[in-house]
Amino acid sequence: MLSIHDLTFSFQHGRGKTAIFNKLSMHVNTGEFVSIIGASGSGKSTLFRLIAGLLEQNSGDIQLNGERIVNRLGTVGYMPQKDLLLPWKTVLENVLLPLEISKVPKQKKMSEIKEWLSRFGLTSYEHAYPHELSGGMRQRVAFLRTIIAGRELILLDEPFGALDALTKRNMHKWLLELWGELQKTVLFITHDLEEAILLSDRIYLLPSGESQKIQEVHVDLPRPRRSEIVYQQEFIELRKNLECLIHDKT
Ligand SMILES: Nc1ncnc2c1ncn2[C@@H]1O[C@H](COP(=O)(O)OP(=O)(O)OP(=O)(O)O)[C@@H](O)[C@H]1O
Repeated sequence: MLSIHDLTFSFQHGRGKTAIFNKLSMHVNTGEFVSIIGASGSGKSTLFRLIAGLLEQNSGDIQLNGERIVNRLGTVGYMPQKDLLLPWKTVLENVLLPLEISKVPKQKKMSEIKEWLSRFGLTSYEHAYPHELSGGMRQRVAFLRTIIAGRELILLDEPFGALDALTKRNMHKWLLELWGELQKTVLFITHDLEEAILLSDRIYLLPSGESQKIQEVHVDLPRPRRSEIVYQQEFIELRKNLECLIHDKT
């Protein structure tokens, strides 16, 4: 689904530049759930903005379904770190935005959207405004809006980073069930190792220095997964290995 080859990117500022990626390569298969972890400032959000077409690489290839798409804007679903819900629009209006932008007649899709709102536990909040929602609800609205856009590849930038532990746990359960049903391909940024292992098929650890290589960890735990899996020996071992990898690198 996504193939990145020898990606090189620097931010230019004045006469200087900050190198972020130097010949970075990675891939995501169709239907996979892949997490990206890495030190703060290692370029996780920048990578998403490159994949989404909001930034242009200096060199290297980003291919979607085997094709190098020059103008990638709008070809992938992207949920940035901040939920970016429009405060003056209701839940329903926020969710309908992708249809408005792509000029799809809303009425045609309304029964489908109502069904989605119900599956996201948002039916009784469809006329509420973002400031009336809890953090977990806002994330669900933003996520639903990303799904409605209808892209096969979805980029989620730390969607649960600001939630308390209990809400986060509920969101994991919810996301695991939903992902099993949706059959979308997900690339997910997180700082939380437990979350990365619980949700993912594979984890990429971004390099934090120019010369270092990206590392890949396979999570061969059976699915469907439940949050209790975090107490199992295999899970604990994986977490230990991941921590060792990170501390060797930083
Ligand atoms: N628009 C920009 N112009 C210049 N430098 C930028 C810009 N955006 C990000 N950077 C720099 O690029 C580097 C990578 O930033 P990025 O936000 O991608 O990191 P991150 O791994 O997502 O960090 P975090 O985990 O803290 O969210 C940082 O040093 C940041 O200061």
